[in-house]
Amino acid sequence: MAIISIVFHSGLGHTKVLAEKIQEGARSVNGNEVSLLEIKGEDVSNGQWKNETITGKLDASDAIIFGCPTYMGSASAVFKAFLESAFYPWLDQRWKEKVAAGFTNSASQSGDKLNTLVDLQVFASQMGMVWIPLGDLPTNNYSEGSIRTVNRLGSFMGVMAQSNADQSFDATPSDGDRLTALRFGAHVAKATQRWIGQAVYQTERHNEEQWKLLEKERIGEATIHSK
Ligand SMILES: Cc1cc2nc3c(=O)[nH]c(=O)nc-3n(C[C@H](O)[C@H](O)[C@H](O)COP(=O)(O)O)c2cc1C
Repeated sequence: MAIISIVFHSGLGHTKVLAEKIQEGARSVNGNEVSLLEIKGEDVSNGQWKNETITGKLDASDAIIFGCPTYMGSASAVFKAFLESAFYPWLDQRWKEKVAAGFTNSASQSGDKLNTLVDLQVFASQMGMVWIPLGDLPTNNYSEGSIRTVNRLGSFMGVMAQSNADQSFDATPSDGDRLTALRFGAHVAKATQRWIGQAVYQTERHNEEQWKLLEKERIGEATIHSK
């Protein structure tokens, strides 16, 4: 059994949708304990984030998946305060060799989301963690692609999602982004089991058949590939 924590900040709930989908995907892999840990502004005082319950759970995790909205072109300030609180785990290399992965969401198609994922990956590297990238090829750079297909924003480092600024989290991010998050959760869970020596995980390779499957997959009728 792998212990996986999804630690995230979400101002208005859009990024939380992704966190929940990642949790669903990670739980679909046999025998994992998967927790959602929400970083909240109320735990920040004088610019410093503190919540010992959450820190304790992270210390006990095999994998930590980090997620936050992109605000002003980088990780949201509340999440950044949380990242800075990891100075003490950094000092004694407490998170070294845990699996890490990341996701972000913002209103624009680009919105400089890549910068947020870079922030998260650099942070994970400082912590000595092992980063798992997205693993799904982009699908919305072909005529048959759409906002409903997997990795429609063409990200590689982690999940990118886009939420229309005038819609609530019920309506946005898109089905394709939700499906991307779902698949990513399963992917990170399998990679974690492999990393901690509990399973052999032969990662998927994209081929013509796989491509057609991804094009057809829609949220609701989505199946997570068992390979
Ligand atoms: C302070 C602030 C800064 C923002 N900066 C960006 C940005 O740089 N790029 C972008 O595309 N969207 C930006 N947005 C829009 C949010 O990323 C978007 O509304 C997102 O869905 C919020 O996710 P949440 O509901 O989980 O907080 C910003 C929103 C706020 C409140």
